[in-house]
Amino acid sequence: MIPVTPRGFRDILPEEALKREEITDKVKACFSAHGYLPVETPLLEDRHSMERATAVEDTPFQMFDDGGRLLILRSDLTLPIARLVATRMHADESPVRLRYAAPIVRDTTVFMGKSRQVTQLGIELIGQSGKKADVEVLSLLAESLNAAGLAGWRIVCGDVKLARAALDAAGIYGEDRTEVLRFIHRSDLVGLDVFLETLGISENARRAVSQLMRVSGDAAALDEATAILESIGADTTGIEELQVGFDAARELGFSDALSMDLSVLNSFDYYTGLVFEAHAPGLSAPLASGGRYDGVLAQWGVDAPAAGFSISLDGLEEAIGACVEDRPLRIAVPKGSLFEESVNVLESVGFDVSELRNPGRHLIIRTDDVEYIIVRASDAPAFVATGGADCGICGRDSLIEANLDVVQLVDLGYGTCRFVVAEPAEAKGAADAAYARRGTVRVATKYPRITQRYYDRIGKQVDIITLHGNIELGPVVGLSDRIVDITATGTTLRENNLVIVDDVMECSARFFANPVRVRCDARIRELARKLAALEGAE
Ligand SMILES: Nc1ncnc2c1ncn2[C@@H]1O[C@H](COP(=O)(O)OP(=O)(O)OP(=O)(O)O)[C@@H](O)[C@H]1O
Ligand SMILES: O=P(O)(O)OC[C@H]1O[C@H](OP(=O)(O)OP(=O)(O)O)[C@H](O)[C@@H]1O
Repeated sequence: MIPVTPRGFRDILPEEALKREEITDKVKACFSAHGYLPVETPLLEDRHSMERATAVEDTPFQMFDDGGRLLILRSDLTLPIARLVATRMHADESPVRLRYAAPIVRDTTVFMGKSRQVTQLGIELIGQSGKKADVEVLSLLAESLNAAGLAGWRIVCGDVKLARAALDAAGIYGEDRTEVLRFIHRSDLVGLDVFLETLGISENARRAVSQLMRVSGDAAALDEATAILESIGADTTGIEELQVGFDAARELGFSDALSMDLSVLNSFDYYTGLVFEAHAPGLSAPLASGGRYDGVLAQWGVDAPAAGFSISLDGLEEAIGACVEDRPLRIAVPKGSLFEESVNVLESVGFDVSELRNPGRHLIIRTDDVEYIIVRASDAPAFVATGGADCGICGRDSLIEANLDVVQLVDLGYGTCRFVVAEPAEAKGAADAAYARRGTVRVATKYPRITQRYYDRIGKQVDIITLHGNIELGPVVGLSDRIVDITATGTTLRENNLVIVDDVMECSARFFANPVRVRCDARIRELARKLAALEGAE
């Protein structure tokens, strides 16, 4: 069948388009009332020009123009507007207030059945720094969500300065720092802890960085963050910026809707101070995001501070129409080999698991406080990332393979196994000889992403043959040179006469959550805290 629209794109018919127009008009009117002027930028940008400010990774579409220049379809509007202001306006003389309503196209990893094209409604305040500017941007976000007619929204703040100060004080620089930030951006707090263990830093510094990224809550959590920073003599400037945000929220009457979470650093690496996300009940991805990005215009030769945010019109539309009810916490519980221990840990933290232990053919088990959905371990990340469950449990391997946006909170310490590269004992050396001849190694696996990452790390080209079980057969019958697979007791390898050539990674069960729910629903953090306190968990 010939698709009606390109995959990931859709038409919007008049009835819906009218609704979107109505929402857009309300938000635009709100921006205009605060002196923001409209601006438009091209659909395409010169990749090289955008990369002056930040790494461009988030764009699935790029092309060459007739002059051989590499162009990208814009994946955000902040950078194009920063470029426009730096090259065409005079933000260093007086603040420039700009607004936009325009489509962008997103990366495939956030695709998951959603449209790749999103219309963003946003503002940029360029040429003004300090408390006044931060408050203007934050309160305008709150005001525009109200103006759109959305109820129950929340804003969650973080501050990039806090993470930077902690990393400075801990002495984490260079590649180690890049790696730490990568873990934080991927919301892999478990992986972060494991990586911190490998660094030659003091126990105190390691604990401070780890704990800081887990600070969340209302204004009272600022004291916790301050104490952590002071314990390693780190600069606390970012705390004042967050305090200003909380003070403004109190004055403007939205303090109940404001909280902080220091793992919110936003996905771009150009933010320099206060950062924030807005969430709406019923949505599984942030509705809006923004923050301060003071260094960006300097990349085009203009030294001007800047801050802004963008709201997803598609998100607003979905949230306004969503039917939201208070429901029990929904947990994705893996069936299979992780099931029994998962049920045990849930019981240990006080949940009623009597029916869950013997579910029969029921896939959902309801108690007063929780709803368990029973899923394949490898499907748990998809259920959680799309909001089908609030949080869940699965092995580290399933999280890597799914590669979805979830927050990894606790290493539960069970379901431990190793991922290894193995080959037939009698064919020792054959894979290396084949590699020398072909320039690539053939590997059978159920875990293509883990395998690719391993071969990227060791710098060898690999042809991956994805199987769904009995992987060990691959090299035995000549389908592949080697396998990458799980080994626990070693029995399967031994009985099939395979020997381990290298270790790929250690694996155990992890507790993880939807990135929006974890920031809006205190029950998830509370559950994470209890799970982390159990013996065996880390
Ligand atoms: N010996 C083992 N074999 C398989 N998985 C193990 C083993 N030890 C621990 N695990 C962990 O248990 C998880 C679930 O394994 P299980 O065998 O239940 O499911 P699966 O059949 O491998 O995968 P799925 O049904 O989700 O496709 C694995 O992803 C891994 O993290
Ligand atoms: O070291 P061992 O204790 O022998 O465990 C390792 C085996 O367990 C897993 O298979 P699983 O039972 O999940 O079946 P699969 O081959 O269908 O994935 C894995 O793929 C190995 O085959």
